[in-house]
Amino acid sequence: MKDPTPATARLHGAAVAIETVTKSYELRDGGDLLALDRCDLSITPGAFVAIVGPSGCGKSTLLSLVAGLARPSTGRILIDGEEVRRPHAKVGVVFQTDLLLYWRTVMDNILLPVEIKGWRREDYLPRAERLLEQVGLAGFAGKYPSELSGGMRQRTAICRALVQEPGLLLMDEPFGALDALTREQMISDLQAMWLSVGNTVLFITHSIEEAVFLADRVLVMSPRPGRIDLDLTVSIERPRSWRSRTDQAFIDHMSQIRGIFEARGVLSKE
Ligand SMILES: Nc1ncnc2c1ncn2[C@@H]1O[C@H](COP(=O)(O)OP(=O)(O)OP(=O)(O)O)[C@@H](O)[C@H]1O
Repeated sequence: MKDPTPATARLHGAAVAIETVTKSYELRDGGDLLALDRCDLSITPGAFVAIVGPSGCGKSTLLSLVAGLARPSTGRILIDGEEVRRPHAKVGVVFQTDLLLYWRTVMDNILLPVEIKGWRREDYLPRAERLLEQVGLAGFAGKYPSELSGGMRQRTAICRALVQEPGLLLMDEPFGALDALTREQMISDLQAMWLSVGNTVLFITHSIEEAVFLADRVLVMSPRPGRIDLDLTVSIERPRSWRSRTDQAFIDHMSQIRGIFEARGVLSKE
């Protein structure tokens, strides 16, 4: 078994290609619901891409297809040139709720994917310890989820997603359930972690500001059936700080995205 990459070493970010992907769901009454309509997207290795869009536009659907948790109705998705047909070893996922197992300690939760894959726990323990240190949870390895705050639990979930060295990290509203202050801290910690880890991130959020702060590219989706309405490059210098919010480029990007939502009637102009 190869040595796991140290948490401080940069991983190879995976390339993602989404090729004319459509997804319909069969409804119980017999009809079909078109959730995604001909989405095309190509993500370069190591990019941080955020997706914003109105509720129900198909963001989570798109993420679940990339994660291999569901199959597209038409089109295909490739990770590093390989078609996604099932959950992929190169992919880690973080959801809005942490989904930690309450009867397992922090460390046992983080090492769960390693156990499931039948890999040797000892090989990944040093990496898990370094990840914990990196997210400010050194010393919490033996705690149970009930002994942690919401932010600490979500940090644990991020470590669990990163322990298997995924080239692609999928994040579905990961900070949506956190209070505003914890959320601000988590956003800036995520940027620091991504800058040091170097993997590709696909990040779903309802927050235009969060998307512009974190991403190299912000994709704006239309109301359902979801299509990519705008693909915006954000070239604000990194590391970004909360002071970056007052940069003219930051303000312009926010207005441009808002403008799309206003034109679509998702946000009011007032
Ligand atoms: N398994 C399913 N069966 C039927 N319809 C579904 C299923 N999953 C999602 N949908 C529908 O597909 C559409 C897109 O849902 P999805 O959860 O992807 O949207 P979303 O943009 O992530 O929404 P939100 O921002 O509210 O989480 C919605 O109309 C939803 O009701």
